[in-house]
Amino acid sequence: MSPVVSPLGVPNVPWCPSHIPPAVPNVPSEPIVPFCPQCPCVPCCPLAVRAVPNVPLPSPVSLCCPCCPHCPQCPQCPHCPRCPHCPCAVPAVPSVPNVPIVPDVPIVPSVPVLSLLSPLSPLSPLSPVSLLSPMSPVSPMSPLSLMSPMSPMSPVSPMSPLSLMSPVSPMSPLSPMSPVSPFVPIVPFVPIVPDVPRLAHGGAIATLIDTSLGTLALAVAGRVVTANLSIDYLAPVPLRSVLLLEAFLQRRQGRKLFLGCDLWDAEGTTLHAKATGLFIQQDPPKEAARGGDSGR
Ligand SMILES: CCCCC/C=C\C/C=C\C/C=C\C/C=C\CCCC(=O)SCCNC(=O)CCNC(=O)[C@H](O)C(C)(C)COP(=O)(O)OP(=O)(O)OC[C@H]1O[C@@H](n2cnc3c(N)ncnc32)[C@H](O)[C@@H]1OP(=O)(O)O
Repeated sequence: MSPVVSPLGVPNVPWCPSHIPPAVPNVPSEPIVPFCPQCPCVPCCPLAVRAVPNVPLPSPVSLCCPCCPHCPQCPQCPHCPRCPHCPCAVPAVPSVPNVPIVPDVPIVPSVPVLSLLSPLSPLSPLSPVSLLSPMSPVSPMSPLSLMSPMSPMSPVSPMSPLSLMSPVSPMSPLSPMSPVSPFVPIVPFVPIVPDVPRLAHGGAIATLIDTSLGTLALAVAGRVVTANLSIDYLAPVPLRSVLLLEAFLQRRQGRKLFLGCDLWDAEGTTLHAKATGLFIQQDPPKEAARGGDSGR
């Protein structure tokens, strides 16, 4: 697998959700372990190996997921939301019941998302969001092309760039016809409200939700903008939490996409937030008339 490079040309270093990246550049705090991009599971951090062809696995290895030849199982890992085979899989997250579905619209599978919330730097209100792409060749899910930037620049950059890596597969999620893979945004949040440094800021959570729903909407319908976002904050999110966000398409009506999501803790026991969003598919003639290039 070729290295992922951010728009700045800096190689991205994805990190394991169990390892907090260094708060200060050049001062390592904990080991950075690369994800296994082949596996639909979140990798098991202490034993995770880079999914590079011809790189031998450590031995002995028990596989976390039979779909994946690269991801070894770690009994300590609670973060395996997707894999039906993994003994450390979290319980299935309930979806919203009684949601009317437009029958002729293909429904995209739920998208579990793990997010790392960590206080990286007081200077960095928004570090880049990283979307990791499992690319299991056996998985019915298609490869997701949103790759993970975590450049050495990012923890202290107040306006870090966002990376959307281009797909190499014709089944790219950027194609409206393709299904959606699970993806993993890593969102380092910092305490931007000094008096409540231990809780993730609601606006940052809203960004995470908007981005996740927006990514799902984008995968379904191409370029979209958020028209409405409604969030119920049900339980505070501690910084450094690892969260599970399950996003789902509720229905589609013309250019309108109604989406929802549930934001859980990693174990799926605490529901931190519920949200719904309305995303509008871009109308090219209207956008041209506005003279703008809005939307994602
Ligand atoms: C910061 C961190 C980000 C990290 C990202 C990092 C990596 C991710 C990489 C890739 C991910 C990519 C994407 C996902 C990321 C983010 C997603 C966030 C997207 C945004 O954050 S984007 C900015 C905020 N967003 C706006 O800036 C919108 C401003 N706004 C407008 O641009 C227009 O307002 C528009 C286009 C919405 C509509 O305008 P229009 O002229 O095209 O369409 P029109 O008005 O005809 O509406 C058509 C039908 O929608 C209904 N409708 C419209 N609005 C409604 C509302 N509010 N409530 C209820 N219904 C509504 C109408 O009632 C009608 O319904 P009907 O057809 O049934 O009559």
